[in-house]
Amino acid sequence: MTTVLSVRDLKVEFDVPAGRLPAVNGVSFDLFAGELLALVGESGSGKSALTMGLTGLNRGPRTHISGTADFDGTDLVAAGDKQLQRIRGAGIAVVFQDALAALNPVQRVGKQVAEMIRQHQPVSSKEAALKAVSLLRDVGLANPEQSARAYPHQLSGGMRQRVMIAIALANDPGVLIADEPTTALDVTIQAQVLALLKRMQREHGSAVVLITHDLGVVAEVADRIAVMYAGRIVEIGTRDEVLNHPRHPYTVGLLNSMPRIDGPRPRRLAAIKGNPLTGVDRPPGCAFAPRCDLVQDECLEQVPPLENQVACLRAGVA
Ligand SMILES: Nc1ncnc2c1ncn2[C@@H]1O[C@H](COP(=O)(O)OP(=O)(O)OP(=O)(O)O)[C@@H](O)[C@H]1O
Repeated sequence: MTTVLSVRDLKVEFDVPAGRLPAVNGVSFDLFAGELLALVGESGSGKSALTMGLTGLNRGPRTHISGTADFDGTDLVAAGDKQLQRIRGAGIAVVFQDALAALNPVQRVGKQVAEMIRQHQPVSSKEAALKAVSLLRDVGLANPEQSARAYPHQLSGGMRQRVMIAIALANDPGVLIADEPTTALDVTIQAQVLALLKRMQREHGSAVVLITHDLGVVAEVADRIAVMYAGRIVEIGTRDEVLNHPRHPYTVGLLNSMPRIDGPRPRRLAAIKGNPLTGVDRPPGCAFAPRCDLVQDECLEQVPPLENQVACLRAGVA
């Protein structure tokens, strides 16, 4: 398997009044060519901060990023803004939750797709316009010629998200990062947009990192799943491994707290007790320990490394 993105010990920390907040606290993973890796975590687990760490978007003076993220010979963490700008859109593309905020409100959407093509490919404006319409057709916009002439506010939320996916795929990026791409959409539209993402992944051959708080969302489309907790990956594996044979107590809790349509129905859904760590003070040991039924003294002393796909000293006991 070819690795297209190799992330090692990535940390994203923010200066906040109380100190330094470790939003991403040492994340490592490999992304393989053509796969869809879902990164799942509760609100505040560091998913968006991770996107920031990988793309360089919204970096600011109060943000500290360290570790490495090797993409095609370039370390995205060490790269300067100009270099990242060149890579973004062509090598790595991003689809955000809020397409309305990401699109230019005063430019027709066809033009926005065409401009993304022309930024990275030596084609005439006419060719780019034609390719834009063809991309809009590919992502399932009915009447793509007409849609190309629309302004973002004239399209529905689902259509705008399709436009974002067209823009993201305009230059066949090696990696597509989709950060909660369906959260703002109705459930039926969510399913359509996910199916589109999956089809586009296959047809364009891009590897996709799908970031979401919803394990249900990933059950259909993920090849592999990484579960994030308090800024770390606590478990990673194939979809089958993580959904059907979870080993980290947090993953087990997460699965027990969601309704399953494909398995035996639990008598009642269990919520995970307690709250995740969100402050600047992180006690030593496993961040999940205060909420874990299997906790032992040693769990409070050292942070368990991610070994054999799971970061837990009690893995598999649950
Ligand atoms: N720019 C920032 N400045 C200070 N703290 C931040 C900043 N961005 C995020 N955080 C904090 O970092 C932690 C992780 O936030 P992040 O937005 O990455 O979580 P998330 O998993 O994407 O959550 P959600 O699903 O709610 O978007 C949170 O505690 C959040 O309050």
